[in-house]
Formats: sequence, structure tokens, C-alpha cells
Amino acid sequence: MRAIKTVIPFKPDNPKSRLASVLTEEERKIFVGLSLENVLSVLKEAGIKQVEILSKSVLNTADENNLMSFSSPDFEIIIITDEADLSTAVNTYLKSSDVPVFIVMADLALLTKEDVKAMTEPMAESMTELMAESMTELMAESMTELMAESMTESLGESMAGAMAMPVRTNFIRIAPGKDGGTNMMYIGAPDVFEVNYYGESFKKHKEEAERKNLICEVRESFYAAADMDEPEDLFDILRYGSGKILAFVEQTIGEKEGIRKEFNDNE
Ligand SMILES: Nc1nc2c(ncn2[C@@H]2O[C@H](COP(=O)(O)OP(=O)(O)OP(=O)(O)O)[C@@H](O)[C@H]2O)c(=O)[nH]1
Ligand SMILES: C[C@H](OP(=O)(O)O)C(=O)O
Repeated sequence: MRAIKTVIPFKPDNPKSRLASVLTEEERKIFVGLSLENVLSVLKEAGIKQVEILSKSVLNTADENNLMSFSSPDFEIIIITDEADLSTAVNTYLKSSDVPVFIVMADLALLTKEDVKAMTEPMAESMTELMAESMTELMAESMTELMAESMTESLGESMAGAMAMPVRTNFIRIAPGKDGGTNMMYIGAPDVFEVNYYGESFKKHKEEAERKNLICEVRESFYAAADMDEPEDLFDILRYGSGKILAFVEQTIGEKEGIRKEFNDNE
């Protein structure tokens, strides 16, 4: 795979304030830790080789050691700290990168490796395929199908070579969040694109792509859209989650009668 940088913004202190009505601060800390672990495992499974955790504050030694236990010779984890707000920290990160950047939020407790692959697959090939397909259609009108197919094949190959650079860098790809946010973003041109999170950021990021003349692709997926912002989002973990985070939510919610009842009533 070509060089990309993968970054996970992470706020370890007083995280997930919107879950404060159902989880204590300590529980929210455990919850985001488990969610981050989940994201790391999925990135590793999807073949990502290196991940940088962009943390708002310095992690304590136990948390750092725990995260480092997910690293392996073919999966490097680097922890960096930037105390700035989310958008400022990510924009500083983007400016410092001379290769495409893949941003993945830490609260994607249901993320799958297919979602990650859909975000990181090269654009040049899919564009070439698309163009080759429409050329086939055009040519098939005036020639035999056989001739059109073989011409398209060689045309496709030469296009991939000729177009690889501009197509690959001048685009962004977004996995929207279920409430209008931006859960993952692949940024081919980190030198020009600027993020602006919160308040319908999906729309803002599409507009930013337009302003900067970048192609914008959207990759929607139920699991990638399921960020964990509001108390009812925890129900999605009970329905579709697995592993340690499912056990944690089952246990904490099980102990809180009101929420368990609301879940049972909704089922
Ligand atoms: N580096 C960095 N990451 C952040 C910051 N704020 C949020 N994040 C991370 O960005 C992602 C999306 O943030 P939110 O969903 O708003 O998470 P949150 O800020 O913990 O939750 P709320 O307090 O409920 O808004 C998560 O991965 C967070 O850990 C920040 O100021 N700096
Ligand atoms: C970071 C923010 O997350 P949300 O508040 O939508 O979870 C966004 O996606 O813009």
C-alpha cells in the first residue's frame, strides 16, 4: 500500500460529556479507552501499518502501556500530544504531513475492517475503472464488444499511469456520522484541506472540498456512522457490538435500572 498517515484524535480527560447522564466520569474514561482499543484492532486487521494517536493531554503510564500492547512489528502505534482544540490540532497535523492522511475518530465502537478498506482503497484505480467502463459503453456502440473490451483494458492501464498523481491527491473521502458529523476522512491533499469539526461537519467538509477544488467521495456505512455520542447510542453496542466493550456496556447499563428498562421497552 502507498504511504499514508493514519491519525486518531483522542480526548482522554472528561471524555464523552454527552454521556454524563448515564455514565460517571470514570466509566466514560473506561468506555473511550475500550472504544479506542476497538478502533486500533480494526485498523490493524484492515492492514494499516502505523497509527498516530493525537491526544489532547498526556496519557498516564498505565493507559499508554495498555495502548502500546496493541502494537506489533507490523503495526506501529505512536502517541503524540497537542493541547489545542480538535480542529486546530488536526489542522496542525495535516499541515505537517506530506502524504495523504486518514483520520479516524476514537468513538467508533462498531467499526469494521471493510469500512476501513472502503476508505483507504486507492482512488486512481476506481476512477480508471469507472472511466474505462464508460468508454466501453461508448465504443461498444460503434465496434464489436470484443474490440472495445481489449482497447479499454490497455487504455485503462495507460490512464492509471498518466493520472495516478493528480487523481490520487486531489480528493477527499468522507464516512459521515449518523447525526451529520464526520467519523472518518481520507484527505489526499493535507496541504490545502482544513477540517472544521462539530455543527454538521459533514456538510462543512463537503463545502471545504468544493472550495479547494477537490473531488469529494462519500462512503456511507451503518457501522462507520455509529459514533457514540448520546445515551441511546449505547443501545447500538448492546444490539450489534461484541467483545470487551459489549461486556462493559452490558455490565454498566445492567447496573442502571432506568436505562436497561428504556432499552427493553425499545426492543
Ligand atoms: N486531540 C483531540 N481530540 C479530541 C478533542 N475533542 C474530541 N476529540 C476526539 O475527537 C473525536 C470526536 O469527539 P467527540 O465525539 O466530540 O468526543 P468527546 O469530545 O469526548 O465527547 P463530548 O464531550 O460528548 O463532545 C473522539 O475521538 C474524541 O476523543 C480535542 O480537543 N483534541
Ligand atoms: C467531532 C464531531 O463529532 P460529533 O459531535 O458529530 O460526534 C464531528 O463529527 O464533527
